[in-house]
Amino acid sequence: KKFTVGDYLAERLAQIGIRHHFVVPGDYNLILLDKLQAHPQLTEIGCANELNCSMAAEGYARANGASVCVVTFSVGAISAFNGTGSAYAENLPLILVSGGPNTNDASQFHILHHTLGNSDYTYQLEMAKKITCCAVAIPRAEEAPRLIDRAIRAAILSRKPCYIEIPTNLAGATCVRPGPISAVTEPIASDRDALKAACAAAADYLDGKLKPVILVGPKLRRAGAEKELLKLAEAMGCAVAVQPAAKGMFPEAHPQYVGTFWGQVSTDAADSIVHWADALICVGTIFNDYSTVGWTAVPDIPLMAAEIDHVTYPGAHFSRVRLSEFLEGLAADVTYNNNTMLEYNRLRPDPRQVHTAAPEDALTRKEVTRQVQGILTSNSTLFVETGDSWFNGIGLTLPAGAQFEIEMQWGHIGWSIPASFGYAMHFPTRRTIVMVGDGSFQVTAQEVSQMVRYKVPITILLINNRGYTIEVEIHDGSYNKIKNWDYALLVQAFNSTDGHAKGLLANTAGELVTALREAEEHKGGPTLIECTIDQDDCSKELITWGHFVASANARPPKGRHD
Ligand SMILES: Cc1ncc(Cn2nnc(CCOP(=O)(O)OP(=O)(O)O)c2C)c(N)n1
Ligand SMILES: [Mg+2]
Repeated sequence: KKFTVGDYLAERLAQIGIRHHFVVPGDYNLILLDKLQAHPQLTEIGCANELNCSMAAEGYARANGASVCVVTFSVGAISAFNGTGSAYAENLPLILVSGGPNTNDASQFHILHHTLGNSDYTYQLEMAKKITCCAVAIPRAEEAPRLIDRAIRAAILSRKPCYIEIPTNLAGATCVRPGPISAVTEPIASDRDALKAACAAAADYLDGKLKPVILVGPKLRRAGAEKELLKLAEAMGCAVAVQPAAKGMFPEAHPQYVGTFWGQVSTDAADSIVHWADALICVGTIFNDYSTVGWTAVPDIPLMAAEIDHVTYPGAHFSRVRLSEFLEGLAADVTYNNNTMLEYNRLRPDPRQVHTAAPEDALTRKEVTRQVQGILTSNSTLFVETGDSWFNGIGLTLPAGAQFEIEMQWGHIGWSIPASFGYAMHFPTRRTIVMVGDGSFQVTAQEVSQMVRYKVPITILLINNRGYTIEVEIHDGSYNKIKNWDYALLVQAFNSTDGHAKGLLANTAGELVTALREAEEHKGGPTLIECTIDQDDCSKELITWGHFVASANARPPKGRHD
């Protein structure tokens, strides 16, 4: 049996641990899809459209480490660029594969379908170069091994997406079999001298500090360094706060956990201890306008920044120092200093009294959140969507083992539906729960039909506050109103004869209790629970945060004379 370019790609994908490939077919990629489907370790997962396909791959990469999205040229890839952008912003190695025109067409100046209508088909590769760490187009079969290996290796090493374009007449062309996968996956270790120097100098630097705090950012998990961070934290004994996008990356049951540092909308007084510190060890952090509450919460104390492949702090920079090795090395060199934990234990807020609504009470945001808290277990993964769901989710406490997924850098509304679907395809036995607003749900609702088709037991809490409330709090206008849907009935429409899905409606606290119990028992597919709340029923944090983000957006342009 002939070994082809498509087989080469399939083998490499399987060798890096991918077991599901997310696809939307198109005549430029059909032969390629045949080759991928023929691989014994790959299972093809069809999606309703390429935006959702790329977001499903983004979610799968959160669970699996790497993922692949296979689309057709131009009409497919340009939609998939959005999930690819998310993977770039969220530091996930998503491999975007697009079918491409037959290699004979360009030189004959042929006009082809799905293209812009001229004979220059290079625009897609050029666009892909901007949103990936490596973009390649295979010009002839002989170059496929080199280019495919280069793109996949780049994605794995940098935790960024890559792009591979395979012409429709090359997928089935003869190709050599791949060499050892270590040539693609072998990580780049730290430079020994730089690592030694960095750990010793950083330990010295911290010795000179009275009150250091560790702040965990979202790139910690992407760098695979959570274990080593725990070691460093316990070697120091200091307070450990997380950024909102890093929730769940440090165990919340740990005695040194002090909550989410998010400026004025921090939890558990984390901002007090961060501001009390005289040095902040920032591990994989991202200080953007959203995580700094419109630039009002940029720490003004000396920062040590430990990144995926370098370390900097006042007076020092060390290149080629891998995050996990640096944290491990520093844990061995650093002096124990628990001053910030001693102080934090004096200012730790008392547990909040949470009001339990009566069963007949109209449902409120607070009651929805209280009930979600009640169903979280070590086997739960909570996806929170852009919107007030961010704030509702950040305020929850994760039991040991529970996971949390958020897309705060890219912030594409609708991400949570396909992303949780992709995630659950890798973790079918985890209890995946989604908190999503009505506006976001309307962007990618079709993927619920794939959850039905693949019998994925996801619980979707659709918080229906009749519109784009997060936008209302930033800046209101007619555009924040949307057409209301009958969401429970929509799920019935996807469900049709399958019977794998449940669409429920909860208007009161009691109805939500019943619906969540039904969802818990329903293992054979998704359960969507539409939770109706008042359109002005939003978190106080959203109002505060929205106010400062709006004023950050409103900063006047710097004129010549200011
Ligand atoms: C793809 C994309 N398009 C537009 C936006 C801007 N945006 N951000 N949040 C929203 C509204 C979210 O509304 P919902 O999901 O209902 O959430 P709530 O805030 O809970 O009402 C928009 C329209 C966005 N974040 N992503
Ligand atoms: Mg809404």
